[in-house]
Amino acid sequence: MSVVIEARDVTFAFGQTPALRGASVAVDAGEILAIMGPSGSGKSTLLHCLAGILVPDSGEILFDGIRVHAMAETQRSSLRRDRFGFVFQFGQLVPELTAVENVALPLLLSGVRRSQALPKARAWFARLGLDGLEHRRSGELSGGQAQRVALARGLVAEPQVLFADEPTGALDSLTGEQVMDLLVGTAREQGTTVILVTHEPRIAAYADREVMVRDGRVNAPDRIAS
Ligand SMILES: Nc1ncnc2c1ncn2[C@@H]1O[C@H](COP(=O)(O)OP(=O)(O)OP(=O)(O)O)[C@@H](O)[C@H]1O
Repeated sequence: MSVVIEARDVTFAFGQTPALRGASVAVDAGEILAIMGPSGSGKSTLLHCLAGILVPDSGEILFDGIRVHAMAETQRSSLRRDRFGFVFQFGQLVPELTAVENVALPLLLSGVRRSQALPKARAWFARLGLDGLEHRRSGELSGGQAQRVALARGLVAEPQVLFADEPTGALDSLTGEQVMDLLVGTAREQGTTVILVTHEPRIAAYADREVMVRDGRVNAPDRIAS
C-alpha cells in the first residue's frame, strides 16, 4: 500500500487557541481511516488541514506528492473540487435544489454538461436505496435520506479521497449504521480513500484503522499525572 495523503508535524491555531500541536498521520490509498478523540482535541481541524480547507501554521500536507500547504487558495480549491469529496454532519444540501441536482453539483462545478451530470447523479439513487426521491428538496427528506443524498454527492465525481466529518452524528444509531454500510461499501467499490472523523467507537469500527487525536497531536501518549 502506498501513502496517498499525509500530515507531517502540523500546527494550527485559531488566534490564541492552539488546535493542532504537531499532528502527523499518513493514510494509504484505499484505506478507511477513523480519526477519534475527545471534543475539542483537534479532529476537525486536522481533517480541514488534510483537505486543504485550512492552511497549517507550520508543517506539511502532502497529497499524491503535491505540497498542499504551499498551494495558493485557487489551486487548493481546484484540488478539493477535482480530487476530493466531502460529507458533513448535517448533509448541507442546497435547499433550493432537488436531491438529484444536489448530487450532480460536483460534476456541474467541474464543467460536466447537465445532460451528462444528471443521469450520472440519478444512477446513485438506486445504488443508495433512494429511488423515487430524485425530485424532492432537502426539507422533504428524512435525516437518513438527506445524509445518503449527501453521501452520493460526496462520491459522484469519484474522488480519490472522501472526507467525512461526523457523517452520522445527526442520525439515530440504526440509520447511522445504514449510512456507514453504504459509505464503506461504495468507497470500497470505487477504491476511494476515506478519512472519517467520529467520536463514536461504533462508527469508527467500520474503518480499517483508528487513530486518536489528543491535545492537537495524533496518538499522543496519555500524560503521566505529576
Ligand atoms: N472557528 C474556530 N474559532 C476558534 N476556535 C476554534 C474554531 N474551531 C475550532 N476551534 C478550537 O480549536 C480546538 C480544536 O477544535 P476542533 O473542532 O478541531 O476539535 P474536534 O476534536 O473536532 O471537536 P468536536 O469533537 O467537538 O467537533 C478547540 O479548542 C476549539 O475550541
